[in-house]
Amino acid sequence: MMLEIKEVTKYYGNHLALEKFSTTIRSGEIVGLIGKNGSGKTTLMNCLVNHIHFTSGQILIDGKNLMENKSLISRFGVLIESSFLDYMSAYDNLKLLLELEQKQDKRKADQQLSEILKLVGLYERRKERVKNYSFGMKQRLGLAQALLNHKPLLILDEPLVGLDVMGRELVKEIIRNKARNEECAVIFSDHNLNEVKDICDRIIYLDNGTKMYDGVFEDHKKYAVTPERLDKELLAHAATIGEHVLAEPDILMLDSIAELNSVLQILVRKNISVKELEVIEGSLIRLFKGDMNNADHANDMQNRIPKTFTS
Ligand SMILES: Nc1ncnc2c1ncn2[C@@H]1O[C@H](COP(=O)(O)OP(=O)(O)OP(=O)(O)O)[C@@H](O)[C@H]1O
Repeated sequence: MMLEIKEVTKYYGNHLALEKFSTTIRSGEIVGLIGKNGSGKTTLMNCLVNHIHFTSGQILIDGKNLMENKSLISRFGVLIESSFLDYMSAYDNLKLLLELEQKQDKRKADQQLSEILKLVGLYERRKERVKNYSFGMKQRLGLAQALLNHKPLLILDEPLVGLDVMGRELVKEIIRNKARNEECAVIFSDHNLNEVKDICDRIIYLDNGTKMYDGVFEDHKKYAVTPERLDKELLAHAATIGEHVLAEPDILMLDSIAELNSVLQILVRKNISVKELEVIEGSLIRLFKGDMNNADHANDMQNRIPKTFTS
């Protein structure tokens, strides 16, 4: 399966929340959508699942226009602001959803529900009313909803929020397995690049509704050394390291700690001091650094408790 998002733009009134967003996601791929509060992550996901109408652009599933074939949305497993009937048990919530989606014989349905509840770690407490669930347990139940019926595309808005370390690791493992073993395409959002970089095949970084980065995670650093002077030996050594080591007439641009060490050894031996040493981080890290306001995020958590409907 292939999801193509082509120049999707969303205005809320005059406010531009998403600007000409394009990307393609394929089966088996895990894409992490990263950005600070208000960068447009939820807006994009809501556009994908038709919770909101986008202003312009196109979304295609295997070449078919989603807006002209809305039944294709049933191929998505979705976690965006989960809703539950909190006077019912977790088991009954999932069962109801399953029944609404497709008829299955009772034994098969029961088997699927048990499997999913075990997977998200709620099996032991499946018969309790959701009312008595903690925030993290509701998050897990929201994920369970998205996992029902083995959908080929998972769209998960902040599935890690509110979970403890074990819970986060469990959800990451579930995402990984879905992609690797079941060929699911997964797009999920989070604020924390460090938290998700290890499970993503690709990172998309949004800022103010604009895609700033779309590619593999790379934290490749470069080291810019400015010696007091550059002599023949240094230049000859630099030439053996690589072609582009001279960034400017007096700056050696080095690709690794090993290269840096080899240059420093010569400098020490020749008693040449270093005027400046700069560590230049990869473009994604540069974009990300300083951008994540965790204080805002913590406050924002208050508004993220999954909705429940009380009897
Ligand atoms: N229903 C709405 N009406 C008007 N503006 C909205 C609406 N929903 C979102 N916005 C605005 O659109 C922008 C993008 O919001 P969105 O919720 O998509 O961001 P986000 O990246 O998901 O943020 P967060 O990390 O806080 O969840 C923000 O400026 C937000 O204020």
